[in-house]
Amino acid sequence: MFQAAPSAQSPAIELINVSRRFLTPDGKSMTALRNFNMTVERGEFVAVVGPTGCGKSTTLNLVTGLAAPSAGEVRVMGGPVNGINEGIGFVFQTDALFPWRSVIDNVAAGPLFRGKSRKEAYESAHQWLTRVNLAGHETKYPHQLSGGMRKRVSLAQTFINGPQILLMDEPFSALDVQTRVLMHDELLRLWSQSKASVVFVTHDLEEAIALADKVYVLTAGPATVKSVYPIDIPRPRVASEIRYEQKFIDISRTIWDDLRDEVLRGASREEARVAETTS
Ligand SMILES: Nc1ncnc2c1ncn2[C@@H]1O[C@H](COP(=O)(O)OP(=O)(O)OP(=O)(O)O)[C@@H](O)[C@H]1O
Repeated sequence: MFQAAPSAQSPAIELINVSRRFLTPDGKSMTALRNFNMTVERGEFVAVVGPTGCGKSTTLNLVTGLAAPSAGEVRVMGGPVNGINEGIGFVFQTDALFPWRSVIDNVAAGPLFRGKSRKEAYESAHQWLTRVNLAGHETKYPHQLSGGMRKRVSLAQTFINGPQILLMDEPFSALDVQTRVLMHDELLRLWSQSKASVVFVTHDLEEAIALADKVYVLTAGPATVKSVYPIDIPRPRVASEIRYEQKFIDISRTIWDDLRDEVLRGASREEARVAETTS
């Protein structure tokens, strides 16, 4: 699974002075991340916010090994990143559900792929579907479910594999606001029962604060870490309620003051780019 960890105390994820450059279609070099440093301790929940297109998803790709750093070092569980890592789970904005498979077949797919017997895989899938309140929906197909239900299938599909690291890229952004808040509580409940270290990328600052132990604010591209805010709100948290607490409102205001400048900078760059391509 993972490379042998030199120390059980090593952080789950470390990005050390990482830069990542891409070649654009016209052959120019484009820097997405520059001198980027991030540490995710074991069992920690880190949220990453920043302007559109600044490089948030690129940080996740570096952790999975889908992208290699152009400079610097990426370490996962104390070792270098080499190829696909079975200890990493993902939840993205779009579901990774097989539309032609029933709900339970979707959830059992991971354990079956990892060599579990059919009996074990389906028993475990049933338990996970019960945990995400989908008992009774096992034989339905994804198109028969609401967006929130599909997302709960995705969470069961991910948590069933006992990920040590969970990478989430705007997983709830396609949901309506009420469903999204319910999913926050669902995620916090599942995560608190796991030992997973989480990196959660989002545009939604309130979502980041409600969920995370630490919020990283990135600069408009090339992304560097502008600030890191520890979120000193006790757990267990009820995401649907804490956003009305004064402490939450104060933290939101402080981080937004910081993030706003980057969002404005990112937006004016995007406007300039659009003007250039349409002139
Ligand atoms: N494979 C690639 N080839 C070329 N450029 C890329 C590639 N992947 C990302 N980029 C560029 O790197 C920059 C950062 O992209 P990335 O997707 O990491 O940003 P993001 O912050 O996740 O974006 P968003 O907020 O829109 O989700 C963007 O300008 C993007 O166009």
